[in-house]
Amino acid sequence: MTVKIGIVTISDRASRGEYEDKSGPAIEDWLNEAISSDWTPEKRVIEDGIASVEACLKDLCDNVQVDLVLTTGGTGPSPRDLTPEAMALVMEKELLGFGELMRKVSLEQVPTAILSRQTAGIRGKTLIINVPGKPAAIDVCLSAVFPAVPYCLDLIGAGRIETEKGKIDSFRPKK
Ligand SMILES: Nc1ncnc2c1ncn2[C@@H]1O[C@H](COP(=O)(O)OP(=O)(O)OP(=O)(O)O)[C@@H](O)[C@H]1O
Ligand SMILES: Nc1nc2c(c(=O)[nH]1)N[C@H]1C(S)=C(S)[C@@H](COP(=O)(O)O)O[C@H]1N2
Repeated sequence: MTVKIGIVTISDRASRGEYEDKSGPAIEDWLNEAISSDWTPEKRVIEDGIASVEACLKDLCDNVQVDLVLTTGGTGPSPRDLTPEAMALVMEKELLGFGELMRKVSLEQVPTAILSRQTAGIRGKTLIINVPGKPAAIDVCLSAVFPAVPYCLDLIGAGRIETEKGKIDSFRPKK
C-alpha cells in the first residue's frame, strides 16, 4: 500500500489566491527527491486560524489516514499565526526535538529563525511536522530532521519509507 503524505500550506493570502503558493510545491519537489519508495501526496491550501488548521489536520490523520503531514506557515508571532495553537489540539504526543533542531539549523541562515514556534507531534499513526512559510526554509528544515523520520514512522505503526541515499541518509537503529 502506498504511503500517503499530507502537504498543507497554511497562508491567508495563498488560500485567497493573492499570491501563488510556492511552499507547498517546494515541499512536494523536495519529497520527490528525498523518497525513493512509493508515496502519494494529499495537498491542501488553507487559511490561517486554529479551527481551519485543526480541522484539516484531523481530517488528514483520522479520515484520509496519511502517514506523515508536513505543514508550512503560520508558526510565527503575528496575530494570525496560529499553527502551534492548532497543533496543541491535534497532537497526542509532542516531539520537541524536531522544532529545536529546525530552529538551530535555520539560525545559521537567518536570525529571525527564533521567531518560529514550529514543532512536531504524533496523532494516531501519523507524524505531523511544521515548517515555516518562507519557501527558503523548506530545504534547510527538512534536510535536518528527515534522517529520523522513517524510523519514527516505523515506531508509530505508519507506512515504511525508504530515502534516496546521497540526499537523505535515514537512520534506523539495529534491533
Ligand atoms: N506558501 C507561500 N508561498 C510563497 N511565499 C510564501 C508562502 N508563505 C509565506 N510566503 C512568503 O513569506 C512571507 C512571510 O510568511 P508568513 O507566513 O509570515 O506570511 P504572512 O505575512 O503571515 O501572510 P499569509 O498568511 O497571508 O501568507 C510572506 O509575506 C511571503 O512572501
Ligand atoms: N530556515 C528559515 N527559517 C525561518 C525563516 C526563514 O526565512 N528561513 N523565517 C523566519 C521568520 S521571519 C518567521 S516570522 C518565522 C515564522 O514563519 P511562518 O509564520 O511563515 O511560519 O519563521 C522563521 N524561520
